[in-house]
Amino acid sequence: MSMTPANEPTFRESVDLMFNRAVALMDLPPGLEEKIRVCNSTYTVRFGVRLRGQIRTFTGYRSVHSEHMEPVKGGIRFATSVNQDEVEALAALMTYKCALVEAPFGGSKGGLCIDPREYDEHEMEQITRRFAYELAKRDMIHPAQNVPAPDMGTGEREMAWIADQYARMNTTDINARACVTGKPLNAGGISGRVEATGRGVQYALREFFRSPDDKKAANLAGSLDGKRVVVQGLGNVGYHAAKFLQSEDGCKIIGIIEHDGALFNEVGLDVDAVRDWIVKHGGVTGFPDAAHTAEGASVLESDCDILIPAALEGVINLTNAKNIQAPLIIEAANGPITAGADDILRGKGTVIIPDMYANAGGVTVSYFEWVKNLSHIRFGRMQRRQEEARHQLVIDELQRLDDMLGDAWSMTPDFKEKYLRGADELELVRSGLDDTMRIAYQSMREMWHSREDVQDLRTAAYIVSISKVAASYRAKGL
Ligand SMILES: NC(=O)c1ccc[n+]([C@@H]2O[C@H](COP(=O)([O-])OP(=O)(O)OC[C@H]3O[C@@H](n4cnc5c(N)ncnc54)[C@H](O)[C@@H]3O)[C@@H](O)[C@H]2O)c1
Repeated sequence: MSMTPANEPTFRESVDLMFNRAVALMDLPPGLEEKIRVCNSTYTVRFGVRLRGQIRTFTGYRSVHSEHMEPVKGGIRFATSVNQDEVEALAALMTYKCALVEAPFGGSKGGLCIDPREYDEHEMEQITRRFAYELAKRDMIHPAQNVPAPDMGTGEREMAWIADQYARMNTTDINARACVTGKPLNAGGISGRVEATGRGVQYALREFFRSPDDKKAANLAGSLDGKRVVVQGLGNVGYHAAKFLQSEDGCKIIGIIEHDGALFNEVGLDVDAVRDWIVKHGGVTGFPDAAHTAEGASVLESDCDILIPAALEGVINLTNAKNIQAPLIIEAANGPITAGADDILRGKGTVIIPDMYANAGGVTVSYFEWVKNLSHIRFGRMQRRQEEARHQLVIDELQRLDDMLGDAWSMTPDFKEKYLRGADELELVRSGLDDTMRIAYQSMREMWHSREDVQDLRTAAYIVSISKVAASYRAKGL
């Protein structure tokens, strides 16, 4: 749901304004700027599903922003607020994001207007399969042309249904599994994909904190240890980011904002306990050991070191930008800061780590999953021989544990094999993600610090990514 007030540009217009700010500092051939900015196509579909004895009509979209590389890539969102403007803005961000982290895809995005909480699992499967059918029959789900992934309101479950629907429609396509990413492990997924976007946010912050100059720009010092963090949205991205920052980097999560209000505790909130509470009670209301306010958005304005919006677009806008106290904002969500708010925050000296970089962990690991599906070989298997000696140590260690625990815990050969395979793949995925986030950060940062006229990370990120898209068009033609 876009929170952008009516007197501000729409989400797509906001993305365009930020794009324009960057291209004004670039020297692109006439016409190419416009070609890159515009969204190539948006398909709208309305379809009916018979549910509880009645036909219900649903509206969905799949937007393709840029095909300078194919397949195009981007998530599918399930939310009541999905509309064409939002899907096109998100597709554009996918183009720039993929270019920035060098995932070889064009940009796309999809959405279905639906409140998933209104339907049971069986109904959701019917609706998702029908939407997938409508997109797949027009090649808008296809391993070589358009590869969706999870976004708000969707996850592994929906991706598995989509993959299966595509496979049923294309029984001779040996690469069918690569038609969508974010699948469960037992349906062609990859270890570490569920956590990937949140993990990427953690790696991005770690890289930021490695640079004394960048910390200084945000008036911050020291390491992540002890930093006071406020997170908005404890869904897939927000939960994993908050959990890893708390458990592995020593951050204190002092505020958590959810759809039904916010929790605040200066001493720090237990992220897993809050998540469990949400799963059980549907929201944060009633969670013990914290102050609760029904005015969740007010907690965005709290005194903290790092603010992580990880829910909706447009939440930091002209109405609250001047009150934001955090010196560092990392955009885990797509488009949480409107163009107008971005101006105000930059004016105040707030450092913003932009969405197209901050949440690129998802598409990065999706790329690994797609490659794994196309190669038809277990990720990491090639390295197996070199790693064998090290694996033997793990087997020995497991055997020792098995002997020690005796009947209390029995290690089957299957478990042993799975354990090893998981460890293998996860390690590779994590190091690939870490590398990607470090390299992309350095490319943005170099642009930020080496040019007088580039005064923020977002403009730097746009310039780096637009240059790559432009180079791609120059090389292959339009
Ligand atoms: N899932 C991914 O891999 C991925 C990748 C890149 C970017 N993103 C972006 O991250 C953001 C979150 O996506 P997600 O996959 O975590 O979604 P999600 O559906 O898993 O979680 C969203 C969370 O936000 C909460 N929320 C809803 N309305 C709210 C409100 N008004 N205030 C506070 N919280 C509210 C929901 O209750 C939920 O917990 C989106 O902008 C999405 O586009 C997601």
